[in-house]
Amino acid sequence: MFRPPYSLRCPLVPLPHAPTRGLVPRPHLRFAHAESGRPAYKPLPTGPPKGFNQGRGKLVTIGVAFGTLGVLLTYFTFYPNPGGPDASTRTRTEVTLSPAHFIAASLTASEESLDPDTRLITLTLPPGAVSDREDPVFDPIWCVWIKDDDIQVERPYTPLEGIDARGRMKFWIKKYDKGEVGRWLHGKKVGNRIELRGPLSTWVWDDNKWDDVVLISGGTGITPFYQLLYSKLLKDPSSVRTKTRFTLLHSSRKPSELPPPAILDPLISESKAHPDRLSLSLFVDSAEGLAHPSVAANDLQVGRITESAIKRAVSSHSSRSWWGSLFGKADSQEERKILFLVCGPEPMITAIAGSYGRNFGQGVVGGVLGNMGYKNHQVWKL
Ligand SMILES: Cc1cc2nc3c(=O)[nH]c(=O)nc-3n(C[C@H](O)[C@H](O)[C@H](O)COP(=O)(O)OP(=O)(O)OC[C@H]3O[C@@H](n4cnc5c(N)ncnc54)[C@H](O)[C@@H]3O)c2cc1C
Repeated sequence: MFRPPYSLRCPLVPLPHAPTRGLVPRPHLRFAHAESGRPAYKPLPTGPPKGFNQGRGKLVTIGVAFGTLGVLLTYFTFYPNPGGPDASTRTRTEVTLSPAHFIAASLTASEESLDPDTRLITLTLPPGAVSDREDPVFDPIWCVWIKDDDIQVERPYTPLEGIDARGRMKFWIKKYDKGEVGRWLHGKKVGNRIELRGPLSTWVWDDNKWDDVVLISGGTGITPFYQLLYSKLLKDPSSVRTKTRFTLLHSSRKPSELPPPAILDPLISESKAHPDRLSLSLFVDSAEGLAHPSVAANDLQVGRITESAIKRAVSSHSSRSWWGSLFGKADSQEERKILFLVCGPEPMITAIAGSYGRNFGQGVVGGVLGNMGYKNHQVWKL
């Protein structure tokens, strides 16, 4: 069956937990990307299809040309705009930030991290690009799609602190050896022009829906959770409106690969100042290598995020017992609503929450959370 190129596949589907937003474009790429292995989506084809026989001469070439023309005509007849622009959509001269067109931002900072594969990158929007930063479209969690205009592909990235009054957005971005956009962004210099569009919703937060939210991340998978925690707890600590208690369990391979101090320091301070609002546990696969400037070695847990680690974290922070949710048993906290959000490399997501379903669906809850008895309405894989 003919399918449009992947950069054009962005179906309009309702986001779960987004009843008030109606239909919003849902990124067809998942966050889960390959820290160890392939990404969760099909990469761009890199050469002619298998079996393409150039030796058959002009007839084949003419046939292919007519075939392609037919396919393109069919495509543009039946899929005029499947959910937003493709990466080759021209950047408008207008400057308003919008999901529907790219605008040019300027790269204003690119800072090294201890981990040479990640950088903190700041992009600054032109004046007037956002008329109202309080608009609900900037409620967490949202992302922008950044276009690599050398090869016309786009990928979603998460502004850590949203957009500030001067139009700045800060990102923590990882590059992969054979990855496209991350590597391209790492190569950009201060003053370079970067095209982006947005905001697009990653997850819709509701201040009054959950009593306990457990965020489980690996690597740069912490970025959407940081945006949520920044918006709800860190930005304005004197007027925290949500009653939700957060637990963040974050894992990196080694201390030097943990998020940089710009991300970790505010989280550590908040968890110390308000342990009733945020509980933080940091995990590393191995404690070897360079130490992290923000975390003492004895504050790190060595090993994966396991069932006992989740039970420990949840029971120390939440008054709802894990066995209550496992057996649906009445305990005094039976009505407490708990949600797990999981974001990181796909093998980690599978181990914690089970694999994704077909066609970018959530699949059933498996892994550690499945063993603990949590159900689909309590677990979301970003
Ligand atoms: C909503 C959302 C928000 C996100 N926010 C962030 C963020 O804030 N920071 C961040 O760093 N990331 C974020 N991501 C992930 C980001 O969008 C990209 O997926 C990631 O940067 C990789 O893109 P890339 O173009 O660099 O690599 P890609 O080109 O997509 O490649 C990724 C990996 O696949 C491998 N690969 C590529 N081609 C092949 C092939 N033919 N065969 C086998 N393997 C191959 C590469 O080696 C690499 O390891 C987010 C994702 C989502 C969905």
